[in-house]
Amino acid sequence: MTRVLSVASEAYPLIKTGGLADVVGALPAALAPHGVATTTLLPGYPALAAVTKRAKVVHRYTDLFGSPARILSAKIGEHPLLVLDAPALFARGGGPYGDATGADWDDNWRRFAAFGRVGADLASGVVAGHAYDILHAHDWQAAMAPAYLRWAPGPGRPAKSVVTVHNIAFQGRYGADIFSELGLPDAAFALDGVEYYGGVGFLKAGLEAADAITTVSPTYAAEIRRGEFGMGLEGLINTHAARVTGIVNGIDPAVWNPASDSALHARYSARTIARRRVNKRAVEAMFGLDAGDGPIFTVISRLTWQKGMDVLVRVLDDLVAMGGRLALLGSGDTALELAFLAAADRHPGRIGVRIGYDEPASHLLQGGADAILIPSRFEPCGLTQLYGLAYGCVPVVARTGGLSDTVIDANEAGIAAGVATGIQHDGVSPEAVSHAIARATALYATPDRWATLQRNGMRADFSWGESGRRYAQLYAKLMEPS
Ligand SMILES: Nc1ncnc2c1ncn2[C@@H]1O[C@H](COP(=O)(O)OP(=O)(O)O[C@H]2O[C@H](CO)[C@@H](O)[C@H](O)[C@H]2O)[C@@H](O)[C@H]1O
Repeated sequence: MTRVLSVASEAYPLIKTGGLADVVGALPAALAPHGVATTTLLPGYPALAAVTKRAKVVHRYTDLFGSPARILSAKIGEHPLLVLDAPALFARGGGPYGDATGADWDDNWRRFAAFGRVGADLASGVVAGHAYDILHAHDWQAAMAPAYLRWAPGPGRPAKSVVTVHNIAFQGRYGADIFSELGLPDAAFALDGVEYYGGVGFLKAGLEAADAITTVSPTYAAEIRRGEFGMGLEGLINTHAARVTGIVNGIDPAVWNPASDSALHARYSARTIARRRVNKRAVEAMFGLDAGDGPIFTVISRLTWQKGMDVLVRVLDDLVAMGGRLALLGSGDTALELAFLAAADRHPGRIGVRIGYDEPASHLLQGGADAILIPSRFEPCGLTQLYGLAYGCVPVVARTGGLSDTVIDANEAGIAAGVATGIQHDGVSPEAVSHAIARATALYATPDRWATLQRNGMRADFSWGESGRRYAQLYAKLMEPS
């Protein structure tokens, strides 16, 4: 049995702001069939209070970055969970990274350095009864764990380390002045250490320190070697290319399955797709859309530049002119929120917008809308297209990152071969997005072709099976005696 400590700042269903949580939440069950026992380490946000109420204390710190802290042992589903209970750092309102207005906490460097320190302690024998073969850190918030493991480990045998990049755009960059407070030896402030463009880079440090680097699709693994996608880390990724692999995300069938999803008004399978109509009516009601048989497009997304939302908002008049309707659920940049709300005002009954975060509504949209629009400028993997495929909500996506790896375009060849599952467009211009919407609308008007797209997507395998196996293989390779 391989023992893995999965260190992350989010995990569904306990705390979620995006796709990271879905993946971290799904990994323990995805890895178990491959002989991997996963323990997840999360920060002790208020949202975790319910699961830690009767938790056992496994370790106490009198002074962790200036205040007392404890490590608590609990469960996430059936799997072991450790929680860093450090009230001075994590017991506060707002979100995991910022206050209720969305502004980042000033002490995020301290919060996530402390979190990394604890991950490294657990992975190098500081806590009696806890031993791990692999420390698996997700994104910049956890990336200091492998850095501490490398440059300031505990007394025991250090675990091997993996860093998974879910989004290289978020890096945890701070001024050089924090270095002296991190508790690392001076030698770690180096080109192949935590130093990054004169300051400190948490993700950069983790990538330098880790024994292996993964990202969440093969195409994104190749893209981040280029300046356009690497966001300053392309040099490092190229230098370490031999240690970088892309493993596509799966979806958790216990959470995303249209045959058993309690958020749907009607449950269905590939054989009973017509039942989606009931959900479509519910989407119309929820979003104030006119009833009708034309296509309903949906967006379930952070409203940001990454997701191409500034471009999408410019083609909404076209979408309506083509006979489409839009049901959008999302939140993000204020200017984009306002622009979508203005579009809804211009097109009552045709465009419905809900600003906010609503997990059940996201399920209903996948089960009732006809197509999901994902015009991302970059997309490390993307999960909403996978949910769309599983739910017969046809993805209309930019050809980038994981979107190009998981959707098969309905061009003539794809249709003739009977393999098409969605629509891809090149680049994220208004013309490209509008053209893709036009292609979707035309296909929708040919019910046989549309139903084939839906069925192909629903029958495709996006379970964790193969990806779970690949993570397990990676761990096994790292544990081979060198
Ligand atoms: N308003 C809302 N209400 C309810 N649910 C909402 C919502 N807005 C978004 N969601 C949900 O949040 C998740 C978003 O996941 P994505 O993979 O699309 O993107 P994200 O950019 O967060 O993740 C990053 O990490 C993941 C995981 O590796 C990569 O797939 C991705 O490419 C990368 O950018 C989905 O579960 C979606 O349903």
